[in-house]
Amino acid sequence: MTSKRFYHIGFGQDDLDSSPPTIALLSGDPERSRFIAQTHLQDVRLLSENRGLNSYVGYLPNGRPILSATSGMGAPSLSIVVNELVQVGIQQIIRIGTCGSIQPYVPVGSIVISSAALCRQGAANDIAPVEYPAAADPFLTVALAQAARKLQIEHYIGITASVDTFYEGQERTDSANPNLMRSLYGITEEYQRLNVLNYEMECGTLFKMAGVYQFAASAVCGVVAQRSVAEEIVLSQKEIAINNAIATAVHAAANFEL
Ligand SMILES: O=P(O)(O)O[C@H]1O[C@H](CO)[C@@H](O)[C@H]1O
Ligand SMILES: O=c1cc[nH]c(=O)[nH]1
Repeated sequence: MTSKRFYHIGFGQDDLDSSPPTIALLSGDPERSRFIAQTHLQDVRLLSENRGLNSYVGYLPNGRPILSATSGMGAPSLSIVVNELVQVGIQQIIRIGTCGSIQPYVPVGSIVISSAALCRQGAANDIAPVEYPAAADPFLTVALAQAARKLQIEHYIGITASVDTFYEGQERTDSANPNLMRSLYGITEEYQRLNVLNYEMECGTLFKMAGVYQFAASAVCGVVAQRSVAEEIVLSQKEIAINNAIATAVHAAANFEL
């Protein structure tokens, strides 16, 4: 009997080898998924490019099978991809993302490892009550922290704000919307005082899904904007930030005890 090919991710269990991966690296950007597969994995095979949700299967240098997959941007897209990845047998997910720091001591180029998320995301409310904790897997999170320490990558561990919009939800005023709602003015400063480290758009829903579906999730994001200074992405530092996040995740995935 053949297993089904999932509608969005475009592959199924039959497309994987006899010892299929249980761990996935999940990037928002399909180019990042491709780059990870091409530069960090061995014996790589493209599984699908359906809807730009590029997925690759390959092996870490220690022989561990692994997926490099794409979530797309935002929690609704991530929720679909993660649901289907779990159905093909994935049990550990490391999100490799980009983010904007909101603490002055977290510079562009460094990485943030999320221990938990302040989840201000609509998709998550379809999965669990709003009060449900959005917590990263402690073991995967420690593996990420140990990897960053080993690789001497500047890293910060703490709470991430996961929101649904890049502009309004992250209090950007340099945007097409001339009418940022009153409720959002000052939210970044409030989060700073609450010791939130960064803004991004997927972790909170990923962590809640992990709690409900019973898989292990973690996240490492390269800092590409420093919101205590400016709203813009610092393009000159983007590559280093992403490479730091990728190196940390790949090292953790190889050394994490399954
Ligand atoms: O770089 P990725 O993984 O897409 O992550 C961040 O970048 C996108 C916004 O620019 C959002 O998806 C946000 O979470
Ligand atoms: O500022 C930023 C940078 C990347 N991704 C975000 O969601 N926000």
